[in-house]
Amino acid sequence: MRIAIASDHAAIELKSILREWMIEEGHEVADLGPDGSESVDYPDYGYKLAEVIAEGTAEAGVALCGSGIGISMAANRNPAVRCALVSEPLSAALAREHNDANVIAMGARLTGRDMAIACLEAFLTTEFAGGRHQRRVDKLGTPPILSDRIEPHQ
Ligand SMILES: O=C(CO)[C@H](O)[C@H](O)[C@H](O)COP(=O)(O)O
Repeated sequence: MRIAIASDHAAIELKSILREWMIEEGHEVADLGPDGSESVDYPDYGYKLAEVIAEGTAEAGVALCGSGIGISMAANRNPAVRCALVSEPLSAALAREHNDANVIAMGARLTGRDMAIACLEAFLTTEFAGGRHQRRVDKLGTPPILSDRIEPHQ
């Protein structure tokens, strides 16, 4: 699979670990940076990752920062992205199975190496289930105005 990975300064080390793990697993990985440990701003890298997903250069993305929160918020500003912030493998699998997430986000200051690899593996090996979940994912693509938001339960 073609996968892009990006982080901020807080997740440089985890980015290298996950990049190497994905290469060992046979994936084609584009590291969008940063390359050094200088302080950078997570929105810049979240937007960069989202662009690569939106243009189709990568099929999936990995977004990392200190908590995972900021870079997941940034990536999700792009309508082509469904980024899930996770800290354990069941959520990573459900993000694929139910939400067809195309980007996984994790926090390098909160999630250790082995847990991060377990989350990433679950994310990359779980298929979207489709069916009723497709309808819900489709609705994520077209947010209604607030007054129309709640449809009658079926
Ligand atoms: O977690 C983050 C954003 O949600 C970032 O990676 C940073 O950890 C956070 O913004 C703190 O920044 P700092 O400059 O490393 O103190």
